[in-house]
Amino acid sequence: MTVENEYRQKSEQTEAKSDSNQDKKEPKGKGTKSPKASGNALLDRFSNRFDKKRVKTIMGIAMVLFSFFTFLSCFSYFFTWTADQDRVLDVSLFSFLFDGNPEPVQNWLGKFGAWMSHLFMYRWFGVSSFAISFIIFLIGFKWMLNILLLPIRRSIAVSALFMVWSSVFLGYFVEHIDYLGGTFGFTINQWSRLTVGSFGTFIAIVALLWVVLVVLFNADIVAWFNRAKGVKDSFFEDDEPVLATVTDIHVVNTIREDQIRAEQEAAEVNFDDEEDEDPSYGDGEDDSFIVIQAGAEKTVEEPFVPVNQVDDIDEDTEEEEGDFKVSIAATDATLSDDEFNSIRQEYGDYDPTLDLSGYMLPPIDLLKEYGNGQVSINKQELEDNKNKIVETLSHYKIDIAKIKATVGPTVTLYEIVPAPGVRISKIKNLEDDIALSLSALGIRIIAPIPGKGTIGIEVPNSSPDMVSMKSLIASEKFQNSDFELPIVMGKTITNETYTFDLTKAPHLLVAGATGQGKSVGLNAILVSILYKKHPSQVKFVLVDPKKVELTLYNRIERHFLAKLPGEEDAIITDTSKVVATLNSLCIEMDNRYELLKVAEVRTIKEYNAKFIARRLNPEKGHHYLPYIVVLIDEFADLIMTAGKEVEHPIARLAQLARAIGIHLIVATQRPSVNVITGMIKANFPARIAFRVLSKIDSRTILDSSGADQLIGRGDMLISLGQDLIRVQCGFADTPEVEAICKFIGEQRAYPEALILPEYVGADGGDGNDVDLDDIDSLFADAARIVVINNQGSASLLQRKLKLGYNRAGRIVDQLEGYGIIGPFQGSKAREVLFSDLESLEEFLRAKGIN
Ligand SMILES: Nc1ncnc2c1ncn2[C@@H]1O[C@H](COP(=O)(O)OP(=O)(O)OP(=O)(O)O)[C@@H](O)[C@H]1O
Repeated sequence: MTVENEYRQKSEQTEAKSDSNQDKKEPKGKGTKSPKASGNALLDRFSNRFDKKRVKTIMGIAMVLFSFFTFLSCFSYFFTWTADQDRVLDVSLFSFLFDGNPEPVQNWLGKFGAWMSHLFMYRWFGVSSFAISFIIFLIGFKWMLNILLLPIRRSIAVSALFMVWSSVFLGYFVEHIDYLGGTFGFTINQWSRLTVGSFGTFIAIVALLWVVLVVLFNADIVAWFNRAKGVKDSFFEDDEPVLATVTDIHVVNTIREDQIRAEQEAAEVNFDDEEDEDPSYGDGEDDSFIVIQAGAEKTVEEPFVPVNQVDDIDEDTEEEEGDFKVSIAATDATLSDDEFNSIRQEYGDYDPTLDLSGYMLPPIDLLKEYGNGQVSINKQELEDNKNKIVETLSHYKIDIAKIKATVGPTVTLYEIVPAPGVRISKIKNLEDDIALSLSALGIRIIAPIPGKGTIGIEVPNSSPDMVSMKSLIASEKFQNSDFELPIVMGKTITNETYTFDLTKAPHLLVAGATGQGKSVGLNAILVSILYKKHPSQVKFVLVDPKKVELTLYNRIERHFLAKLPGEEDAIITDTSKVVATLNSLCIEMDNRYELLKVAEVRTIKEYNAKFIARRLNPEKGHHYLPYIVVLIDEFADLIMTAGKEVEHPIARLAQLARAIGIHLIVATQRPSVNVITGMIKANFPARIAFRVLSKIDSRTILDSSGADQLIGRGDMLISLGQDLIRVQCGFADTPEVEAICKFIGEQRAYPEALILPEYVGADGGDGNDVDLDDIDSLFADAARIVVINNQGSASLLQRKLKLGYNRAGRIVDQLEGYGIIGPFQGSKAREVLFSDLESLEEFLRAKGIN
């Protein structure tokens, strides 16, 4: 948020607050009990009868009547001014009303009407003076019925500025005073023509309109201009950009409705019906090749529904029962309902995108199309594979009741229903034999397919199709998704677009041997977010020890990246900086938890919703919290060089950061147990595996084999909990990612990247000098007790191990030194940093402690 906008939003809130405070204070002075009248009983009773509320109602009625009166008389002025003007010109109201002339005036509302309309239309602002009637009506109506039709202060500001401007504008076109611009408009123009000439005056009037628009609506002319011209030229043929709903705030989505693609139907081939003429399975002309077209286009109705409606909230009513007033003190953190209602009515919802209003999501044309977008398979290949599967199984005396094939972009799934009595494990064991008979790599047997009661054999297609990122981003499913952090990864073997919400994942472990598509996969994740989110909603922390993979994203530093204070580059390539950044994120996490606690909410989503609804006061440190996605490439490299120093904060973040919107994506080439430790695994429920080299690696990452049987080039297995899904990753090449970053980078940006909290490392001298070489003989037992009880206190160790206080205290220091428990936190118990015994044992073993 720019300082300007923050200041503006804050001052708006203070103004509104002080207003509502004034409202509350007013009755004291004016009326309920006049101290002045204490000596005079009659006056006292009188003032009691006419308390503030009644006076307000009466004045409201008078004002509404007066507004109608002025409106009608001014309207009548258009028809009667010529007849009445001689009589009202240069006469005061009093002398006109009592001039004793019996001849009636022509104005529909008599002499008073004629004089008032002359005042408004001739002597003041011309036709623009209707704005005065409008303002009087608005205030009168509020006072009369206590119903707020429009926010009053804002309406006054808008009406007054437009009244002045339109009076000057209309006055430009008249040669003598009349009702177009009134005396005001005419005089200003006359003076201005003498001073800067006719042309100069016109330019000044146009400039004045701009100023008015900027003052009132913070109009961003450049963005309008860009939207109207630049984007239209390059990306649109004829349509306007669509306003996409991204949870609760607006972003301009440049992807048009006709660019959104409906889901492709999976191509299914049922071998039992092969005698039937299946129209989707060859058309008789060229039977060797079948092309299965995309499913019928579904028209997408209203994919985006802009939401920015401020709910109609009843204005707070002042509860005044006689002299008795009850006021409830507002709690410290949250605004009282009164304040909240009045602020919300005056200013509407807080809009975090305001700093970069007019920001446009990248257009789809920046991505390229790969493959032909259609599922095609050689009919002969399908037949052959099916025959080979049946034959191989028959060698082992396994009969098949039914077989069906589903053709995906890279893999065909053969689903078989074995004859009754066949043991599933028997088929599962034949994986290698089937692979041999099909002479194909990457065969995977899923026995049984969850929820289907069939056995699946995945066989790679001889000519796999590429899945382009373009088709995924343009997919109906992704464009219409209302996830907080939507990710579109690729297509499943049934040709469905695979999307998921990173906030639900909530941390992701990505592994794959070199050259199998990991970097492309990470780009797919980042690109998904860039195609859906505004810079105010999400920030990336990018760690790239290889120094080359993520440098492209430097261009979007001031839009989407976060960095440590004083750092030059936002993309972190140095291990020592990684440690500082991760610890800084831990501080950010703690700060955010503190904010959530004060706001009495449990998640970042609730917090932001509350902030947007202006229920949290920015003056008390509240601010809109963007999601932070931390992407660490080559995690193995980090663990090798920094070990515990990185493992520690990672474990903390993984355990605790999900609720406050920090999500980790950790990628590694080597998924071995000393890189992906038990502690990390336990906290990364979502895993993505590209092809790995051994079954053991596959087990480490997925807890099951399978990743070793993938075929590479973006073929991957995703597990977001239980099910393992095979997906062909979407492909976007480096130049495309570069073009996206360039498009974003060229738009208006924040002054700098998001600055993370400052972290002073251990070498900053925190005085924690425990001798870790000389550990207590009961250290390992103490660590187990602490983890089992999830409580890191010396008294617990004293009780359980029957120790004296000093020894227990020393062990606690050592536990902290080894990163098993967190630092001293005053009255609160120390945090235990291991969630289960298994990971602790692994840690102790690695350290040679037992
Ligand atoms: N989804 C995909 N579709 C088609 N081809 C792909 C896909 N993903 C990767 N490839 C091919 O594989 C090559 C290597 O991919 P990538 O650079 O992502 O590998 P990597 O796993 O990151 O390797 P490293 O760990 O060495 O960086 C790419 O240049 C591309 O040709």
